Amino acid sequence: MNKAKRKAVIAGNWKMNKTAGEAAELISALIPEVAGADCEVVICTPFTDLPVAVSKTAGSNISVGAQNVHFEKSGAFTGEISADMLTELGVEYVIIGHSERRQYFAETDETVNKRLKAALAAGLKVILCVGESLAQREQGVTSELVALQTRIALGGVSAAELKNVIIAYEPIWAIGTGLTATAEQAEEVCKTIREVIAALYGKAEAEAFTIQYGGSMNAKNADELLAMPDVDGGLIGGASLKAPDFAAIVKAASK
Ligand SMILES: O=C[C@H](O)COP(=O)(O)O
Repeated sequence: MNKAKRKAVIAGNWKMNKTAGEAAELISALIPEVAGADCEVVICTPFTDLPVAVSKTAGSNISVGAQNVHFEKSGAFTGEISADMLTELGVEYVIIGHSERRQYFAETDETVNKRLKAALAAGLKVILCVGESLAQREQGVTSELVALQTRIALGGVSAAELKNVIIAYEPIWAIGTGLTATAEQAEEVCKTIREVIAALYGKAEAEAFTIQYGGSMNAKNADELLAMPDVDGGLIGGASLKAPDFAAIVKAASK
């Protein structure tokens, strides 16, 4: 299978932005802009926006995702949201292991793995985030680190379940900084991730597997990043908050 046959996914991660009212406005603007896109389009909204996002996107080509999920089904976990709560709302995707969760909310590779398995068991599709800090890149451990993050996150995940997983490679130093990895840097790490998938699940599974780049992707750099052989899409932060900016990236992925 070559890249042309792989599923390209452009996902917006709104992070902690947009009230429900603002979400409704952004989605209304986005629907006509991305209609007919030749890639999958996902918006990952704050929890409080999910009901409006699901209802507003009904009948469109936009799927809705959450930005985190807890690994227990229910119980005394104040402030947390379970996978069943998301699926009952009609949510299709969830981001797991974003570096901001790892950095600010003490997520570890082990809890990422638990969340990922709980999400898959509930029928959610997962966007698993991996990536190195600037210090780690400068130490020359990027490949090893990303491979390890990937292996631990996917522990206990079957080949059948893997079909519902996407990996987003997000160098932490490129997130929200305006610094983008070069296309070659993005390709190198995405290729490493594909090799890890091949070692764990086989070559055919690896060739079919979607790997996104994330980190200051925008309308200007999307073409070059998405042209790389192992970059199949993007996880977009800042540029997903304006309909024309996000739509331009969706168009780049649809070429
Ligand atoms: O999840 C998205 C990434 O963290 C990228 O964010 P950014 O596009 O604002 O750099």
